[in-house]
Amino acid sequence: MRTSFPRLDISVDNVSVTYNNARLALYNATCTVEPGTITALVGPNGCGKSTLFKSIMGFLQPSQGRVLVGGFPVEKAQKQQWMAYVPQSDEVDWNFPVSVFDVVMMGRYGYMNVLRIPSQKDRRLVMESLERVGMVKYRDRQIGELSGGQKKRAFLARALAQGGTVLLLDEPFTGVDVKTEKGIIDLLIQLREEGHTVLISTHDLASISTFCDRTILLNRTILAEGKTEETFTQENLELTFGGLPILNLNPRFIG
Ligand SMILES: Nc1ncnc2c1ncn2[C@@H]1O[C@H](COP(=O)(O)OP(=O)(O)OP(=O)(O)O)[C@@H](O)[C@H]1O
Repeated sequence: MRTSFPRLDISVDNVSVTYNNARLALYNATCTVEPGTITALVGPNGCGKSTLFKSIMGFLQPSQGRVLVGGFPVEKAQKQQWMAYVPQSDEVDWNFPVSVFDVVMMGRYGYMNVLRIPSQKDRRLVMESLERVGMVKYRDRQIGELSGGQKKRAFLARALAQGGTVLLLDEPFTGVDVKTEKGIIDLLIQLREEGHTVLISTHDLASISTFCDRTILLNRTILAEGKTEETFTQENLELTFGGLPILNLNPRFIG
């Protein structure tokens, strides 16, 4: 499965999203995720990170603007299975009676016909994905019976099984221990080397500069974007977090 992937960028052009309660969650957001990079999406709670992810995935229809993946509309990117999404944990129904294996197999649904009968190849790719995230031994567990870190790894395996070139991870480090976080970071670095484009939202500011090539700072709109070392300035972080103390950031990385 460790093949080389075509490099695809994400272009977000002037996107605004208004929810049903008339709340403007995102306005005039413009940014680019460079192909073959790991890009961090950073901002305070409620700043619109998940909304931006859902717009990129085509789960939400922006009230304005457009998103292109590899130069093509999101619908085409979805049909081609170019994009895979690892959702925030609270968006998953953990009581749903499915095993870890079943969840990872869902990543293959886009390649199956309506009967959804897995082929040998589907089964092989699911097992390889489970192996890559160290979850083979949990394959028959009901998803609700996993720890926080195991849940994240199961959904990461689903994204890998899908074989998407573009990976979007919404807070993959929330509720995971240091060792699991390091394992996920190592895997993301490998995926970048294979040509994947990775966009990751995280509140762990301290780790971003260790593996993210680029950073996008968001607070309802894009406030800054660029190489991590150039974007992670005191001024930009104060602008984004509204002057809140940046407690867990390594001072080495504040310009
Ligand atoms: N389905 C919805 N209906 C109405 N408002 C929503 C909905 N989803 C999100 N919002 C609002 O839109 C804004 C952006 O929410 P979003 O979930 O994108 O933020 P976030 O940056 O991902 O937050 P967090 O870091 O807490 O996960 C918030 O003010 C939120 O209350």
